[in-house]
Amino acid sequence: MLEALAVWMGLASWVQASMLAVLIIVGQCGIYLAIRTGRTKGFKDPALTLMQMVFAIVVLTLAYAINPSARGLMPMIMALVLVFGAFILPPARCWQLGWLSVFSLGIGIGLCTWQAPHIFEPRIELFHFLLPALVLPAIAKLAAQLSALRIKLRHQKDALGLALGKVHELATRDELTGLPNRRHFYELWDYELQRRHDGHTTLCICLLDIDHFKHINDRYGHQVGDEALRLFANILSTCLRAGDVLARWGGEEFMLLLPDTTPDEALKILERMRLACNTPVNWSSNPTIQATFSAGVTAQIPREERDETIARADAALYAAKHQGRNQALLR
Ligand SMILES: Nc1nc2c(ncn2[C@@H]2O[C@H](COP(=O)(O)OP(=O)(O)OP(=O)(O)O)[C@@H](O)[C@H]2O)c(=O)[nH]1
Repeated sequence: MLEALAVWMGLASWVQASMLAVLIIVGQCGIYLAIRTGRTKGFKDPALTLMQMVFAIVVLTLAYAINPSARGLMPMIMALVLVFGAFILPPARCWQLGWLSVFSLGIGIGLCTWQAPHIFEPRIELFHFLLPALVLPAIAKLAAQLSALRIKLRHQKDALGLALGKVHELATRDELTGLPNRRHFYELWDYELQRRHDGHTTLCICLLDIDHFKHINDRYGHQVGDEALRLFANILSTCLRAGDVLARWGGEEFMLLLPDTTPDEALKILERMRLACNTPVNWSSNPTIQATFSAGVTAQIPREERDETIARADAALYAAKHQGRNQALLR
């Protein structure tokens, strides 16, 4: 557009301006097609920013040569091109582009002065070169600093994301078993209640407690006790269906949330778990360790407070313990 204006105002030759326009159109279309057809997808910079900027610097140098009257504009536009680097290029590239623009302009001005000294008067051209030679690297430096700042901010954002992920993990998971902790269990329970607001399906919870766990700790040590807890959590997890939630309730107690499950189905699931726990090697790398668990099962009555449901499961567990352990009772 500027070229057309320059030709219209008699400031540039239309032949040279047309050649430059063809070069710009061909170059831009080539870059656009490469991007649109996905050929640059695998590239580190799929938008070909660096190539576009180098192309712009070369075109501006040519524009300097064919627009003697408006040539003072070209270094200004080059400065604008350099600023774009701050948003996408690494700092070193911003610097390199700064020096490339000085080099390109230097060569362009040198050739113009040599070929047409009557149009490009050497003393004036020296000034035309010296000012951009100072300003363009300064702008490139600024772009490099902005780019470094952008990269630093991105790293900080990534680190913050990781830290938030870790905090979320710590806040929702039990460190020993990797299962959801009690707090997260409540969240998942709430979520389940919101999801099934029709109130027609049955939701069961089961409180599980390993029998005589204290003996394992006392006899084999706390570390083996920890290992047994981890393995116990693994065994139970293999018996879960999609949507079931197993959480560590605390100590050697675990809580199961079984959505869309009747009490009879819950008892069947617990029986499956009981059988899965029957192999001694399941419990520890020490095959002599064997244990069972007791469980209290209950269905949540629609609109019932969670604490009431839990209290019923707890009472059922208490009864299971008192009736000889290694069993699940329903309340
Ligand atoms: N290794 C280990 N032991 C734990 C952990 N949390 C709780 N315990 C132990 O679990 C044991 C629980 O003992 P009790 O409450 O007497 O229950 P129990 O021995 O399982 O007996 P019943 O529940 O009546 O069958 C205690 O010895 C606790 O120290 C843990 O994270 N790791």
